Amino acid sequence: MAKKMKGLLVMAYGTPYHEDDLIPYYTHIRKGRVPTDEMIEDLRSRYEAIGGISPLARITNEQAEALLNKLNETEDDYEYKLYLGLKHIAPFVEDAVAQMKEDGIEEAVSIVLAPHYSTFSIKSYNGRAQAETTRINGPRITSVESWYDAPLFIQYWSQHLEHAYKRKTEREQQQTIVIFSAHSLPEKILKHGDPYQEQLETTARLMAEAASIPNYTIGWQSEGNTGEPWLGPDVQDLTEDLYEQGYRHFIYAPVGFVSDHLEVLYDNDYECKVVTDRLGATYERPPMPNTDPLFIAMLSDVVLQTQARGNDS
Ligand SMILES: CC1=C(CCC(=O)O)c2cc3nc(cc4[nH]c(cc5[nH]c(cc1n2)c(C)c5CCC(=O)O)c(CCC(=O)O)c4C)C(CCC(=O)O)=C3C
Ligand SMILES: [Fe+2]
Repeated sequence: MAKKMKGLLVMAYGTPYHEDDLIPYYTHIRKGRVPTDEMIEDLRSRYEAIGGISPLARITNEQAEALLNKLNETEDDYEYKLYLGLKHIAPFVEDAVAQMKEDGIEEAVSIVLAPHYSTFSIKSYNGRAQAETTRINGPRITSVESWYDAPLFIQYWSQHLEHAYKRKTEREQQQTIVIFSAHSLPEKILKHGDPYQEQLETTARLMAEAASIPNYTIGWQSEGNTGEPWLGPDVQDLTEDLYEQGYRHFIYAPVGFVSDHLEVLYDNDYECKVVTDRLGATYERPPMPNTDPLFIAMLSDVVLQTQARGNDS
C-alpha cells in the first residue's frame, strides 16, 4: 500500500538572502514600522562583521532537509513532504500553508526551530500557521509546542559543555562558569504567565546536571531597542558581575538558538568576547547544533511524539 502523504512544516526566523532584503526584513520584524537610517546602518554593519550575510538561510534549509530525511527513514506509515515557513521573510509561514493545500496535503505536523515556548515566539509561529489553515480550509496541522527539555537536546549541549569543562585544571574549573542564554523578550511577557524564562531555567539546570558543572547561571541576549524593559540580566553585564565575583573562565551556551547566525556570531562571539578580552578572562562557546545528527534525531523524536498525540485526538 502506498504511504500516506504528510506535510512537515518546519518554521524558523528567516534572514536576509541579499543585502537588498535587509530593509524589508527589518521592517517586517518591526511589524511594518520602517527602521531609521541609523538602525539600518547599525544592522548592516553587524551583518558585515559576520561576513556580509548570515549563514542562517543555508543552515535552516539543511536542518529541515536533514529532519525530513530522518523522518522518512524512521516512519513506515507516512511519506513526509517538506514545507519551510519563515517568520520574517519569504517563504512566509502563510506561503507554506497555502502550498500544502495546493499540493493536496490534508494532514501536517509543524515544528519551530527554537526550543523555548513564548507568546512572542512559538505561539506566534503556531498561531500564524493555524490562522492561515483555518482561513483557507487547509490541512489539519498538529504543532510541536516546545522541546527545551528533550533528552537529546540536553545531551547535545551537555556533551560539549562537559568536554570544555573537563579540559580545565581543577583551579580553572573553580573559576569557570557557564552562562546559558536565550533571546531577551520584553519583560511584560512575565505578567501573562509566559513560561519562557522558566523553560530556559529548566534547560540550564538539566544541561549543567548532565555535564556535572556546578557553576552556571542564565542570562539574556540580543535585546531590542523598543524603550520598554526587557528580560535581564544581559549576558554582557552579567559577565562583568561574574568577573567581580571571581570567575575568570566563561563558557557561553546560547541554548535558545540552534544555528550559527547573527545573534550568536556577533552578540556572543564578538560582543561578549570584547568584554572577556577587556577583563583578561577566557571566552568559549561550544558549536551550535546546526545539522549535528544528535540534534536532528532529537527533532525527529519530538515530531513523532507530537504526531502520535495528533493521531489520538
Ligand atoms: C525570541 C526571539 C528569537 C528566538 C526564537 C526564534 O528563533 O524565533 C529570535 C531569533 C532571531 N532574531 C534574528 C534577527 C533579528 N531579531 C531582531 C529583533 C527582535 N527579535 C526578537 C525576538 C526573537 N528573535 C524581538 C522581540 C525583536 C525586537 C523587535 C522590535 O524591535 O520590536 C532584529 C532587529 C534588529 C535587532 O534588534 O538586532 C534582527 C535582525 C535572527 C536571525 C539572525 C540572522 O539573520 O543571522 C534570529 C534567529
Ligand atoms: Fe530576533
